[in-house]
Amino acid sequence: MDGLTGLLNRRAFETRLHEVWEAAATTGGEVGLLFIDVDEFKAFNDFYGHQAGDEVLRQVARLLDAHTRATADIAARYGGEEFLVLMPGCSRHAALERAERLRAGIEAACMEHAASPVQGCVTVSIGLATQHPASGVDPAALVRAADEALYAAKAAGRNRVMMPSA
Ligand SMILES: Nc1nc2c(ncn2[C@@H]2O[C@H](COP(=O)(O)OP(=O)(O)OP(=O)(O)O)[C@@H](O)[C@H]2O)c(=O)[nH]1
Repeated sequence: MDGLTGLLNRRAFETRLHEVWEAAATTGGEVGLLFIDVDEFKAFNDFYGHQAGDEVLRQVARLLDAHTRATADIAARYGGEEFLVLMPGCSRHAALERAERLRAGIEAACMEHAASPVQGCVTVSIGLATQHPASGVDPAALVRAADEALYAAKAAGRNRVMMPSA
């Protein structure tokens, strides 16, 4: 477990990812992954201090938890200000809807971030990818694809969800 947020840590997440992957490879299901990164978090820490930054990470974790509790989703802190949500049995369309709800929910919580050039509240950028494990692709490819989509979301201006084109 991650000590700051109470979410799964990276190592526990990798274990769950492999379990989900093997199950989906058997059933033929699709697996979605959200790679989530707090926007302009260095500026937040510089402006409000590291402890206030820790509180933002806890609050983001609570919102992730609230958005995933009712489903089979698995939320984790990947490290620093990066979070992951694994969504077993989730189509591309459904994953996109959930990612957008999550992004909007964090924006609506409006944790003050006066130093953010995005807007006055804490926001997140989200990279989304989905794969069919039965196609033989490696789970690391899913993480890579979501990470690349996250990079694109940052480059496009932050506070948005991006996914690789079909
Ligand atoms: N308070 C706090 N800060 C952390 C923690 N882990 C990482 N950080 C900070 O997170 C910040 C991440 O900064 P960057 O990677 O530059 O990203 P960013 O400022 O969010 O900018 P973009 O991601 O490009 O929007 C750094 O200042 C780290 O010190 C933590 O556990 N607590």
